[in-house]
Amino acid sequence: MKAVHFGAGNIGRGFVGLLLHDAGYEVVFADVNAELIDALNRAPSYQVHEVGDGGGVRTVTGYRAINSASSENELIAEIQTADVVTTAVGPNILRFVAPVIARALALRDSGLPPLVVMACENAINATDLLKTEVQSSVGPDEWEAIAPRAIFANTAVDRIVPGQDPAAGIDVTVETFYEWVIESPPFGDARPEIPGATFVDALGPYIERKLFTVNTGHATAAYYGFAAGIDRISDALAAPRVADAVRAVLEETSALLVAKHGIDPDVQRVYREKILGRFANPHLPDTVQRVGRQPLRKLSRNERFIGPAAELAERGIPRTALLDAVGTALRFDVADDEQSVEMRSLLVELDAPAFVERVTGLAPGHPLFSELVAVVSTSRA
Ligand SMILES: NC(=O)C1=CN([C@@H]2O[C@H](COP(=O)(O)OP(=O)(O)OC[C@H]3O[C@@H](n4cnc5c(N)ncnc54)[C@H](O)[C@@H]3O)[C@@H](O)[C@H]2O)C=CC1
Ligand SMILES: O=P(O)(O)OC[C@H]1O[C@](O)(CO)[C@@H](O)[C@@H]1O
Repeated sequence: MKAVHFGAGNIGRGFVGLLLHDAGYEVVFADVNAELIDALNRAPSYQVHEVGDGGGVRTVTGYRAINSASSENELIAEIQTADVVTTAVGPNILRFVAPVIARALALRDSGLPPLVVMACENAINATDLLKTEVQSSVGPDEWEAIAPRAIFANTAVDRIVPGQDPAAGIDVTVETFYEWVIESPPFGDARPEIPGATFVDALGPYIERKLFTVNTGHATAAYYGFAAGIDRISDALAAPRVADAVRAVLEETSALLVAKHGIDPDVQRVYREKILGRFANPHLPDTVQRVGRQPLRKLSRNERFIGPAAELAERGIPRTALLDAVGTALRFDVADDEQSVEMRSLLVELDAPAFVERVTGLAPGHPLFSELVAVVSTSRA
């Protein structure tokens, strides 16, 4: 079995690549980072250091790596005969990998089983987005021809993989916890064999619970930690002001998850507490800069703050803590984060309603709109 994985970064090496390797796949990493590709190809194996309770060291062997920027034809040939394609490149990058997948599907022998395509990104229905990008990279006739050659399945991925020490080379440090949830309906009776993954009939509740608990809470810790001048996420969680803010947003998103998906409040409370423990893991060298990265993506319409806050507003349920967290996110100011720099410019260039429309994608008639305008106005005062 062969899997081609786009993005040999933190999640690629420390999570998806590891689980595919453990499932018996030969993993072919594809990345635009030439140095990383060369380093992977030079080494016969790399290690994944799982830190925290029950930690240990795992070894990944039998992989190959291809520079997707300079060796596109080689990559297309690999995908043509692969069983699985996964991505962990960031939701905004999916449009760049889509044309390569389309070209490989066009060349794929129609006698082969369909190629399983799964985007492993922090976004709701990222694989649907990838599928749309694959479709729009070809004409309607070609899409009709290649669509039966692939199965697109949405997934939710959860494992904290912090920025890595450059001295570690290609080895990766990760938390011990992981969860990879995959929707099963697209597969019918022919699911891929991935023992580390969980297949579910309906992914919606899982991905929303993950994004609106793990990611909302983590990003809140990052933005409050940054505002308090704290560097490490575990230190941020130790500051009462930050921990209180995180707990408060998670109370609000939990109220939504309970109301919307019928999740048992006690089960959600246990899930929340476990996550707070994961954030506070002192063995994980994670920073507020990494976890807060790309604030414009995180403040967009269906993401971890505006997504739940908008639905809470629509249902008339409190969302004060989420609004406060948005206000704190607006203070994120990291010179080498392009979106942080752009956010700072937009805050100067646009008036508050225009900023809210542009960044959050909400229209003026939405019940959350005027509340966000007030938050932005305060942050500019
Ligand atoms: N790090 C984490 O704890 C988690 C990350 N995620 C998600 O996983 C995705 C990747 O995140 P990380 O691994 O942390 O980022 P990362 O920055 O460590 O890795 C991304 C990799 O993608 C590569 N890349 C960029 N453009 C590419 C292209 N056109 N073709 C091929 N490769 C390309 C980069 O060179 C980099 O090696 C994101 O969507 C993130 O939200 C999800 C759960 C946890
Ligand atoms: O690119 P993003 O969305 O910041 O992804 C990283 C996030 O995902 C997580 O791993 C949670 O699964 C956290 O480490 C972090 O908050």
